[in-house]
This record gives sequence, structure tokens and C-alpha cells, in this order.
Amino acid sequence: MTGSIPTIDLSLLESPEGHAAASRDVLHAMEHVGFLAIKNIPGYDERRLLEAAKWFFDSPLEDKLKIGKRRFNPKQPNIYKGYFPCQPAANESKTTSYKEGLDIGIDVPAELQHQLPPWPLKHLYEPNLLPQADTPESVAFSKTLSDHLAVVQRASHAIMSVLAVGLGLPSDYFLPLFEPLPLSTLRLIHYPYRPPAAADTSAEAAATEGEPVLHCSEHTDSGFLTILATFDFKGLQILTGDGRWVDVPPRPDVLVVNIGDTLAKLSGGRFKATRHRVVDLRQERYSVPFFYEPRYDVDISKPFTHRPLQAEGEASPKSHGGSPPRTLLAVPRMSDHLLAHPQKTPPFPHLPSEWYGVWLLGKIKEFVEYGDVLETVETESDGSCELPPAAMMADA
Ligand SMILES: O=C(O)CCC(=O)C(=O)O
Ligand SMILES: [Fe+2]
Repeated sequence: MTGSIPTIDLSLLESPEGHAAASRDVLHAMEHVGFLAIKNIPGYDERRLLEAAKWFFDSPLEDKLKIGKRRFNPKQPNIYKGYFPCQPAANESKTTSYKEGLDIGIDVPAELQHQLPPWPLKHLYEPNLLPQADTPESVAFSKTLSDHLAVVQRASHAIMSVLAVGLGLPSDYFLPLFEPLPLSTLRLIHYPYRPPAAADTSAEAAATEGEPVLHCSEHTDSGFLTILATFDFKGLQILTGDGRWVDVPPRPDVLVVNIGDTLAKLSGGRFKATRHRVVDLRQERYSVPFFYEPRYDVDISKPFTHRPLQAEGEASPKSHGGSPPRTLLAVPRMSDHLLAHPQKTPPFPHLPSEWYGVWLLGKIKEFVEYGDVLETVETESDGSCELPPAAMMADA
């Protein structure tokens, strides 16, 4: 069934013909499947990434907790980035999330600190927490993560540029939605081996109703794209249009790409944010998703355009350049419209609800590992009402 997930060979992007062919394939995959695979990814070192993940998760829990989010380590100020331990029965609902993980994002350079958003969005840009750099192993670990982050960021740019060209837009059309402060997250995940007797009750209850035991319940991702390393681990499944769960078998040196809610929404529903889940095959499992996410102040309240971006069968553009169709120029960013129409609904009345960052804070409370984020920010005393500096308000 993975035959239905198209594979894009990134090495083909070097030639104009390859780029055009990839554009067609990416558009088709995004419209019909919501998932694709990429191969020949420059710089991707699967073995090194897996070894790094194993090294980190094999270390003692007390060491991992040193870089834990505040909920797990009160000495740490972070609530968004950092390590979270496995929480078997953390969620009373049917949602299962049997995993531990480490979240890292971009490190905001000193010269951009003044562009950080106000509370509570500033939490989304917390400094990374990484193991103390006092051993060669921990230095190598941090280097592996930053190298992989660069690899998947480049791959994300490549896919977005292929997509833009497929839509008849300049190849760097989407870049201003991300720069200079993308909210992207790289997450290392370890799903521990879970013997049947130790499985949490919600997962077992679901299984007895004929559903498989899950490591991670069905969901959609939040951002634009997810670029996922599954190494040689099975378990990932996607939901097809006709309601069947199908496996995404792992393939060596291939990364899985899927669309998140934001790109699906901004495309006016043309691209699919496909539901997916991870089945517990009664074995330990590792994965490394990269969630490619825009700046906090991107306006996600309306699609790129009010009509479908490009009707099926419409001629695809032949070149990367040229003027984009006029109706596509309404790329949502923090705009005069938002300033003129302040948001109507809380949770953060001093911020426009149309902002990606505001929506993200609301969405992540669905996930066990972030369950407390909203409560934490709501109980913080710093409810300052400043808006971001003028530089961030202007169109980039
Ligand atoms: O572990 C996997 O293969 C998928 C994880 C996933 O879907 C997610 O973290 O959003
Ligand atoms: Fe996901």
C-alpha cells in the first residue's frame, strides 16, 4: 500500500526538468494523499541520528530530567522545549501517548532577541535545553541534532520551493512566512517496550474493542510540513480517504513527509493534513519528527486565496520566475487587517487570535506532553499586554 505514497528524489531538483517533474508529483501527493517520502536527502545520516537518539534515551532518567521541562523539573524555567518522560496513564481520555521525548527548536540569535513576541508566545521561543557539554558524547549528541536540524530545514525549504513552483509562484514565495523566527521543532522520540500487562488502561481498553494497542493516538500535525525519520521501525499508519488504516513501511535513508493543519488550512483545503497514528508492535521504537512551522505572527485565519490556488488541469508554469497570479499574492502575514480588527475571542485577549502562535498554544493542549502548557501560562503573573515591536508588524 505504500505504493500510494509517492517518493520524491531530491537529487532531481538540481535540473529544471527534474524540478518541474517533482513539482507535479509533490502537488499530486499533497492533494490526494497528504503524505510523501523523500530520498537522496543531502547530508542525512540515518545511522548517526539513531545512535544519538539511543545514546540520549539510554542515559539515566535523572540525567534526562536535568534538561526536563518545568513540569518535570521545577528547577528548569522552560515549559515548551526540553525533555519529557513517558507518562503511561497521564491521560484519562482515549488518547494514548506512550513515549518520552526531547524537543528542540531554533536558538534565537542575540540580535533577534528584541523581535521575540510578548507573553505567552515568548515561551515558544525558549532557549534549547541540551545535555551538559562536559563529555565528548554529549558534544557529539548536540552536534548531531544541530546537523540534522539543518538537513531537515533545507529539505523543508526544498519541498516548499517545489510546491511554490508547482503553484506558479516564485520558488522562494513561502520563505517570508518562516523567517526570521520560525517556530519549528525537532523532536526525538523513544517509545519504550511495553509488556502487555504494563500497558496503560486506555490503550488496553481500546485494544479489547478490536483496535490495536497504540503508541500514539491518531492525530494531525499542526504546522506546515512534518519531516519524519522512522529508521527501520514499523508502526506508522495513515488513514485513507475510505477510512482504512494502512502501514507506512520504513525504507532505508528515506524520510516521510506529511502536511500539517496550517498548510491544509491555508491551501483552502486543497492539500490534505492526513490523520496518522503509531501502532505498538510490542517493541521499542525510535522516531525523529521535524515540525516545520511558520513565524508566530503569520495570519492563519484565511486561505492563501479565496479560490482554489490552481484548478486541476490548469497549465503548470514552466519556469521558476515570472509574476505570480494576482489572487495568490494575499500571503497571510501580520497585516493591517489584523491591526484594524483586533481578535474577538480569548484565551489571550491582548494578542490577535489569527496568529499561528496563538492557535498553536491552544492546539497543543490536546497532547499529553503539552497538556499543562496553557494552564501554566494562564497562572503566570506576567500578563503584560505589549504588542510586538513594530519591525514584526510590517510585512516581511
Ligand atoms: O513516531 C512516528 O512515527 C510518528 C510520530 C508522529 O506522528 C508525531 O510525533 O506527530
Ligand atoms: Fe504526527
